[in-house]
Amino acid sequence: MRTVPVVLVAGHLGVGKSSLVNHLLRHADGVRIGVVVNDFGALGIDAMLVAGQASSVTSLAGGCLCCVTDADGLSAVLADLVAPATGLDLVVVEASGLAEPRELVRLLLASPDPHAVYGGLVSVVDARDPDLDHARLADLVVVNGLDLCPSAPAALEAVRSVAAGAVVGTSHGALDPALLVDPVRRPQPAQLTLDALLREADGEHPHVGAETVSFTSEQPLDAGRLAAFLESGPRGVVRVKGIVRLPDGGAAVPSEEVPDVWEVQTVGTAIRVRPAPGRLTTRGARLVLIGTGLDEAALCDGLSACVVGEDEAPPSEHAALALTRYRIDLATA
Ligand SMILES: Nc1nc2c(ncn2[C@@H]2O[C@H](COP(=O)(O)OP(=O)(O)OP(=O)(O)O)[C@@H](O)[C@H]2O)c(=O)[nH]1
Repeated sequence: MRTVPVVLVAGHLGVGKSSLVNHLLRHADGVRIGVVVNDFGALGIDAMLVAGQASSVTSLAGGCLCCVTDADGLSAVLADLVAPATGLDLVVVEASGLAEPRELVRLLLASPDPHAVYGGLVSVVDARDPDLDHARLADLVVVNGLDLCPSAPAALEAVRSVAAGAVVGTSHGALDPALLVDPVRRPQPAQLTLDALLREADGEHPHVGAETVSFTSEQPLDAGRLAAFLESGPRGVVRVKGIVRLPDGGAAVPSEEVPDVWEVQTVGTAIRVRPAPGRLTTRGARLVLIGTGLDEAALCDGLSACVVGEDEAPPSEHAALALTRYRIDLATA
């Protein structure tokens, strides 16, 4: 079944959430994004509607999402957006500046829709005065307003020192959408599309470009070491995706329940795995890490340390659980 990741964008009033969502819509590059906003506020909802011509925007009016919306209310809105007929690739829920991120995550996780899968919490914080509590909670922290900040490196370092998830700096919310979702190639109309035009008009903003590092192994990876690597939130990495073979001994007897090859996807420290679809296989691992300021050598060293050595003792019966406990059905590409 096709499932759609639902990403929550939270942060204090005026910190740049709408700017970020607008930027995502303008640079969607074929990705169909649905947006749930708390209120049709002053900034940019028209731009959202125009830029996101293939997307839907739904408003939950009347104050703070986490206070006025019970799980049922949010579920109904999400159900409309993630229904297969909409063809959306990603849903972004933009909370009002008053919303409490913990409560919102709880609401999203309580949503029983089989087509929706929780895609992580993106906390936008002010580079000049970052809310470190918000940074601690998030899967991805966007440190926005770098252009206004006297020392951007110091601001980023302060956030990195407490954040469990990935940290990316931006001005005007210019986050590369590839950090949240894969680009989707759809047939292009002959004329320049509206979002392409807007993208050109948007050229003055500094953009944070996504970088990638690829890692392959011909040997399986140890589930415990790989889980620890992913849980540690490697520096600069926002997303990880790929397939991994766990050693045969990952389950005492390999079975359908515990297959050898797993698909892995993360956003920040939100990890999701599922048995890899049959067409995807590997003798060891094929992983792509996406982020900014990536240290390729350090990341590849970290992953190489997860490779099971030839003379290593077989893992215990329950070793695979370190990774497979993150099992959930992922969006099909
Ligand atoms: N200079 C500068 N201005 C910014 C930046 N990000 C946002 N702004 C401006 O700050 C104001 C608030 O930005 P929004 O994106 O509306 O912030 P928000 O978090 O959505 O605000 P609420 O919806 O009220 O919580 C707008 O005027 C933006 O243009 C930035 O990085 N640098």
